[in-house]
Amino acid sequence: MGAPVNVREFEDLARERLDPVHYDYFASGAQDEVTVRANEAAFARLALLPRVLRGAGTPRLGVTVLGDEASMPVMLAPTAFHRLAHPDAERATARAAAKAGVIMIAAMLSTVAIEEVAAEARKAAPDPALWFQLYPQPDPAFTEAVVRRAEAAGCRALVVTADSPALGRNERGDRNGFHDLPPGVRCENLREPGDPARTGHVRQVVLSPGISWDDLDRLRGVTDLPIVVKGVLRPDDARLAVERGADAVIVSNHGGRQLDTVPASITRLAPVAEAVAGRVPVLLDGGVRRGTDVIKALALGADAVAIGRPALWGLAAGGEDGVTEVLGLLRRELENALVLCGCAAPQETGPDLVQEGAC
Ligand SMILES: Cc1cc2nc3c(=O)[nH]c(=O)nc-3n(C[C@H](O)[C@H](O)[C@H](O)COP(=O)(O)O)c2cc1C
Ligand SMILES: CCCCC(=O)C(=O)O
Repeated sequence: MGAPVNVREFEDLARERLDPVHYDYFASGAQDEVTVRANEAAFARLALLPRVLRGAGTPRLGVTVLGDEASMPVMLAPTAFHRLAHPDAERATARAAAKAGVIMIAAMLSTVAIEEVAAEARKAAPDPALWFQLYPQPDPAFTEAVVRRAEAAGCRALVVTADSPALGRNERGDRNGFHDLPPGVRCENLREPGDPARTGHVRQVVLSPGISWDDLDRLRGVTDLPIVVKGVLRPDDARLAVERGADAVIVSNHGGRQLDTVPASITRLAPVAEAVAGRVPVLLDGGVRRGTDVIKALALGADAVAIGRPALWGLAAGGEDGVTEVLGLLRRELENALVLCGCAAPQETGPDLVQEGAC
């Protein structure tokens, strides 16, 4: 195969290169994977209604989210275990994101310590925008220690994953017997505090059924970083998040990996954006594979989108260069979609650009 010309072809290349068990881990979702398919299919069901003769010129793609300037409204969603995709792991992803000027949400379940992820990002750009995703742990002291590490590493927002009071039922993983990381691959952010030599124990992550809005209040007491609530699908929860002091929300169903048969995330964006009413930024992830998907999300109220699997396909296909290429593809596609819609910038999109159900 020649060089991939779109994200789907990057997935094909990644599938060829990856251990099939690890490919399944990245690609799969919960149970029947209804929501995994729905996330992409729902974008295809939205038609674009371009404006003509607007003289908009070459679009500018830059956005500012929570004070971080990004070169485009596409960021990297947090995804676990990059070492399974490529030996350079999160180091490569971080360099590619920083070089591209996009915001990376580093996962708590990273196979490279957050300090090193940040150091690699800084090698690629002087002031990289790095956020940190957190699964609050039942042990508040340990949670606080992880937050302190993220702060000290220079992370500029804390993304709390709210859709995971338990792990979704992943049948591909069960079939493959994929329950442990291979020898030598560890969640480096889960080491016991006070283990600077990194020789000691690594904790198991706990996805706690007790997680509640109180955890958000507790985090607010622990850090001054902006707090982003990830995994919101309902307007009532979005309103609560804002009332509880969230600084942004991410409309997300975890890429269809948690509760199967929840709606495609793009179908929940407009109701959530309406409830938030501009009080905080609204982000979206799930099924974004094309520049046209990005513009649809912007039009329906997102300040930016995040990609999960596409970056993993790039990483698996070509390490740092692969992630760079995936980001470049999406950038070119978004620029093309904006100019063809008659928009000079992401901020010029609105719901009039999108028509439901006609293609
Ligand atoms: C392999 C994989 C691992 C993930 N790990 C995490 C994680 O550790 N924390 C988290 O909040 N979300 C995680 N997610 C969900 C992503 O942040 C994001 O919501 C989802 O991938 C977006 O959908 P997309 O893959 O269709 O772009 C993961 C997703 C994938 C595919
Ligand atoms: C305990 C592993 C959770 C990682 C994750 O969030 C995912 O694979 O979707």
